[in-house]
Amino acid sequence: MTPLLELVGLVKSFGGVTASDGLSLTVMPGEVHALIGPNGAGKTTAVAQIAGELRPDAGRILFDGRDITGLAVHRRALLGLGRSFQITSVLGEFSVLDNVALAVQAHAGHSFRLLADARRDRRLRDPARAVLARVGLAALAGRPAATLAHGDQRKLELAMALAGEPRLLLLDEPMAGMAAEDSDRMVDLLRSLKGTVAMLLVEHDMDVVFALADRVTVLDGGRVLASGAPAEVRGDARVIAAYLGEEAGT
Ligand SMILES: Nc1ncnc2c1ncn2[C@@H]1O[C@H](COP(=O)(O)OP(=O)(O)OP(=O)(O)O)[C@@H](O)[C@H]1O
Repeated sequence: MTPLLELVGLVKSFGGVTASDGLSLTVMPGEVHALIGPNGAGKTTAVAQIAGELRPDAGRILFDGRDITGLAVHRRALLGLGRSFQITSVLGEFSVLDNVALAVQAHAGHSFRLLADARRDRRLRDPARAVLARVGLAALAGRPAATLAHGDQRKLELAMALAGEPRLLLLDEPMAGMAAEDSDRMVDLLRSLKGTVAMLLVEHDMDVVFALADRVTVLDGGRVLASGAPAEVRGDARVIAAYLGEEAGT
């Protein structure tokens, strides 16, 4: 099977710091792949290169077999790479439904983008309602986005990413800043999406990682230290020494 995402020898340096040091990994279609590692391991830098926000110094990024290394962010999004949790993209004074309809429109074809009115057109609003139902926000569709509680805001951001019907969702610490209850709900929500969309998940909370991931890759110093099924990685002596520490040994 062709990997959905393949990183081949990515190198990215900032001055004297090599944040990606020959990084190679694959995400298979439908897979939930967690990227973990200590602070400064290069997780965010990897995600930024995949999303197209940072250009690698060397190496290649393949999406469904196609080389996207030099492709602009929005072109990657149109191919099916979805990035969530960019709070700036939510328009607070617009309704929850309007925001998702605009996200559907942003991912639609060119002429549709120009001609349709996201605040009226059913071709945008019907799929937007379907996405809101998927994330459990249907009841709040008419509310101005700014009035949502924090946990619901994060669900809205996820809905906006899903509106583009991505094949791969990039999730950089989706539970960051959430209260325990909201975090649990988000884990449930992400679990409910398993199988419908592949995910590359950067997450510090090991309970979350082991609850969701099909495969775990451990980064250290911009390189892959270990990669495999959660149970394998949890038991890997190098991983325990470098990162998981006592938590994995208990
Ligand atoms: N824009 C930048 N300029 C200079 N150095 C950077 C930049 N971005 C990242 N770095 C450095 O690259 C290394 C990797 O950083 P990165 O943020 O990718 O790690 P991370 O694994 O996501 O860490 P954390 O878990 O703390 O978020 C670090 O040493 C960091 O200081």
